[in-house]
Amino acid sequence: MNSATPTAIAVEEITGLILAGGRGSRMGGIDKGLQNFSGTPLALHALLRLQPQVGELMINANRNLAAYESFGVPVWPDGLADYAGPLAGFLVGLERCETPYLLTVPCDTPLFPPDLAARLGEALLAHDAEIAMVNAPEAAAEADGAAALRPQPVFCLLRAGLLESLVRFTQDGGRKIDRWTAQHRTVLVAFDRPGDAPDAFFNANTLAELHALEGQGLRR
Ligand SMILES: Nc1nc2c(ncn2[C@@H]2O[C@H](COP(=O)(O)OP(=O)(O)OP(=O)(O)O)[C@@H](O)[C@H]2O)c(=O)[nH]1
Ligand SMILES: [Mg+2]
Repeated sequence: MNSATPTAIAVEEITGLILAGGRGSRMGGIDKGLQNFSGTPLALHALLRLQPQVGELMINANRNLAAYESFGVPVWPDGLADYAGPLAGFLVGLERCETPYLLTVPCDTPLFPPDLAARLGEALLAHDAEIAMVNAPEAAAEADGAAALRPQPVFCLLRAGLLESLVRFTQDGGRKIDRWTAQHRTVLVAFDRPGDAPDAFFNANTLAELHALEGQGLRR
């Protein structure tokens, strides 16, 4: 690598996308992104956490669009019909992205790290990858105290040029994120350094999990 090769992606080159387009079935069908986390709607909480890490922001939601619009950034519903899954959010995000990179973050993982974009960006450049995906510790630690790592496909830094590929993949009926990312140079980025919060990627699928996460957030 010569000395002129950049090792970091500039904040302004990244658009952050909050994924809030799901059905929330495990929460009884309520709109997850609008549920309060310590007094702030989850989607707004994610937006504020991502704001210092990116240049532009947008939200992907399929219900209660006016409520999401009140958070002050563009809101885009899925173009694919019938809750096709988070890849539908990736698709509309890439369609609307005007920067060279898109960073996706789900609305239901409020403790994600403040250096998420920086570390995914560094790894993407270092490996000359098209996609950088989070690899995060599982909730249950192994006997030796180390937690196994598991990919978190909804936390992805993508090159915006992947739009054409995703259009093709979804037009052919593809719906699984990891099936699509497997077609591209993808680097998994481990968030298990000393000092990394072990629960940074815990997400809330039920209201009970959401309340437990609120407790974890308060103890930080
Ligand atoms: N755009 C879009 N996003 C989705 C869709 N389904 C899930 N997501 C998002 O993907 C992320 C992870 O999904 P889940 O944790 O399964 O959330 P969910 O689908 O709302 O909840 P369940 O219905 O309980 O599975 C969340 O940020 C969701 O908002 C969808 O059909 N369209
Ligand atoms: Mg789901």
